[in-house]
Amino acid sequence: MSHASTGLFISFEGIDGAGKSTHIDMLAKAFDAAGRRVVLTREPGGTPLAEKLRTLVLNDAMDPLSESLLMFAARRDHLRQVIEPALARGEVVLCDRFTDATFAYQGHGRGFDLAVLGQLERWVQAREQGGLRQPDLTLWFDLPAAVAAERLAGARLPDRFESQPQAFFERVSAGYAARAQAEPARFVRIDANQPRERVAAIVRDAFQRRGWLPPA
Ligand SMILES: Nc1ncnc2c1ncn2[C@@H]1O[C@H](COP(=O)(O)OP(=O)(O)O)[C@@H](O)[C@H]1O
Ligand SMILES: Cc1cn([C@H]2C[C@H](O)[C@@H](COP(=O)(O)OP(=O)(O)O)O2)c(=O)[nH]c1=O
Repeated sequence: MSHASTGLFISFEGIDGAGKSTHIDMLAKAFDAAGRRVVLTREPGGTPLAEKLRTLVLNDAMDPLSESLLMFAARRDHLRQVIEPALARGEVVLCDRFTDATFAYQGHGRGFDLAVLGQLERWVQAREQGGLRQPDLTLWFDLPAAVAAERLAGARLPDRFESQPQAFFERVSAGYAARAQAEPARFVRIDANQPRERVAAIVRDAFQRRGWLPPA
């Protein structure tokens, strides 16, 4: 099936250090080579307002409700300014994190009320034509928290989430597992505890088998 004229919304999830950034860049090049226009973006962020909110939420201490509201405020702006217009133009949107991250980090990691997050999701992602905007596909890079911590050690300065203890990331991983179990058709779980080239091949295959990238 060809999706050349249909927008594609792909999100990338996993605990910090799981390898998302590494493979988003690879995929962007693959879509570009296939003649698709690609929008590379991230959450929280992706618009001038949402990037300001990102700076606040990643650096200032706050309670989990404030944190969740800021994540969804940033998401609302990002959807309206960037994601929906790009999808309407038939482009490929590659988004480093989306709502599953809020359920995993604020919900499971910080212990915030999942029902409230569900309500925010329904408000923020409601589409004019009805239904909810969700990614067409979510790649979940699953990596044990201890391995992610090893990879990140020395790689970059930790932000407010990256400096959390391992137990926090174990809860975040359980949160991703729960989201994946609830929506198996949207999720692809990738065993990220393998060499880069192996992970890259699995990622590419997920797109080729859907006809979204040409065979190698
Ligand atoms: N398969 C892999 N094996 C070993 N190290 C990796 C692998 N994939 C990525 N890395 C390294 O691990 C670190 C975290 O990767 P990154 O892509 O930044 O993760 P994320 O974007 O999910 O936080 C980087 O230093 C990266 O080079
Ligand atoms: C989108 C999102 C991110 N986060 C957190 C996860 C990350 O620790 C942090 C920033 O994500 P990310 O962009 O992956 O950071 P980096 O580029 O440094 O890898 O924000 C939430 O807690 N909730 C959310 O809804």
